[in-house]
Parts: sequence; structure tokens; C-alpha cells
Amino acid sequence: MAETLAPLSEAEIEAALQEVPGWRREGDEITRSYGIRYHGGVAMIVHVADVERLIGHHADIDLRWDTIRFGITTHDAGHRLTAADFDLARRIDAIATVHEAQPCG
Ligand SMILES: C[C@H](O)[C@H](O)[C@H]1CNC2=NC(N)=NC(=O)C2=N1
Repeated sequence: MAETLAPLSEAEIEAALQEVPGWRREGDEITRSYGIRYHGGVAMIVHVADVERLIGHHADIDLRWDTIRFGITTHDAGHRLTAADFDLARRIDAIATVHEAQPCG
């Protein structure tokens, strides 16, 4: 786990972003929003939380009537981006597919 908590360099961040199309960098976090109805979003959050507990890495989650937004950074690395953030992003994308969450801007 230690290797995934080393802050990434700018070049590593740019390369990692290519691997998670749909995610945007906002400062030292990566974010993505999906269109999903509120109760569907609740079910998706339960699924995401199970995976987060498994991997020991957690996103900030903003649930609204018809959208859900995830923001990920690594607190233990001083709120910098690490490989753990991109790993969680990939897992959230897979979960979103299961819940038919629609990618949105
Ligand atoms: C002890 C526990 O595993 C650590 O505090 C984990 C929990 N979840 C985490 N989530 C995120 N996003 N960043 C962290 O540094 C982090 N650390």
C-alpha cells in the first residue's frame, strides 16, 4: 500500500488521467459526476463504500436529486494525488456501470 501513497509527479498524473477518461483534475483531486436518480445513487454509494472499506481508500461523495459527484485525493499524502486515487476512480467507474449511472460533465 505504501507505494500507492507516494505523491505522483505532474507527468505521472497526466499519464494516469489518460487511463481514467471522464475524470477531471481539479487541483489536487480528481473528480467525476454521474447522472443517477437519488435512490439509485444511495444504492451506488453503499456499493462504493463496500469497495472503499476493502481497499482502505475513500472518496468525497456529493449526492443530489439526479447526480452524484466523486472527488478523490490522498489525505495521508498531504492531499496530493497518488496511485490509490486512480485505482479507486477505476473501481467507481466499474460500479457506475453496474448501477447504470450515466456519465455527465
Ligand atoms: C487508516 C486508513 O486506512 C487511512 O486513514 C486511509 C483511509 N481512507 C483514505 N482515503 C483517502 N482518500 N485518503 C487517505 O489517505 C485515506 N487513508
